[in-house]
Amino acid sequence: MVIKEAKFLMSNTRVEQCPTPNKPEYAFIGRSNVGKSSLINMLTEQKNLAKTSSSPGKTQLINHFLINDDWYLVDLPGYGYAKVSKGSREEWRKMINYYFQKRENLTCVFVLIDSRHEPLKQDLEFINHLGTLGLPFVVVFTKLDKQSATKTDSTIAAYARKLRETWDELPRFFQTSAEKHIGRDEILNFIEEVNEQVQNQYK
Ligand SMILES: Nc1nc2c(ncn2[C@@H]2O[C@H](COP(=O)(O)OP(=O)(O)OP(=O)(O)O)[C@@H](O)[C@H]2O)c(=O)[nH]1
Ligand SMILES: [Mg+2]
Repeated sequence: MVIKEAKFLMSNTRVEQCPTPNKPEYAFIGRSNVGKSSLINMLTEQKNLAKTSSSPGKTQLINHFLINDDWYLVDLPGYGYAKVSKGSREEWRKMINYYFQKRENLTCVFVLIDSRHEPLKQDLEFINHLGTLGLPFVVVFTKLDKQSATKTDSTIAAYARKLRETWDELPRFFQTSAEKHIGRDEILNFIEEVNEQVQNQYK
């Protein structure tokens, strides 16, 4: 898919204030600092469309971007940042669960995982939670440029092993580096395919 236009629309905390749900929507989520906003910039080939930061907790709201006037890309705040208070964590959980349950045009969730780390309890729990909700999702391994291909392969194999303990079928996996522009075509082609599959619902 070619991205002809990518524009920021709005930031919200509530689904009711999000843009009209008349287009397929793809949401990016994962631990703080995993590279969600950077991946959105890489996919759209824009430097600062989504705000990034080297310190975790940068993205705090539900951020909507409109791509090619045809589908929404959503940057969500991350989870798992140690310095966040219990109250804020609970707010995050409520906001995200409400968004997952109420956002009728949410077509696929992209769960981002840092490819440098062995499976983390929090990430596995989050993936299992999505599976339980019955939301379509895929897993995106980020920051491939930070280590060897062998290390990436071993992280991915470890996640596959862990997920097979709970699920018969594995979700689709993508490998990416925002820095080295790895995985862009694969993700955009996937979105294009899904857009075609769901287009009848939006006529
Ligand atoms: N080397 C490398 N660094 C990356 C990559 N993706 C993101 N980063 C860096 O990781 C840090 C966090 O990136 P963000 O895109 O802001 O992460 P985020 O997941 O949106 O973080 P929050 O909004 O805080 O949840 C930044 O310093 C990025 O430059 C990558 O593919 N390779
Ligand atoms: Mg962010």
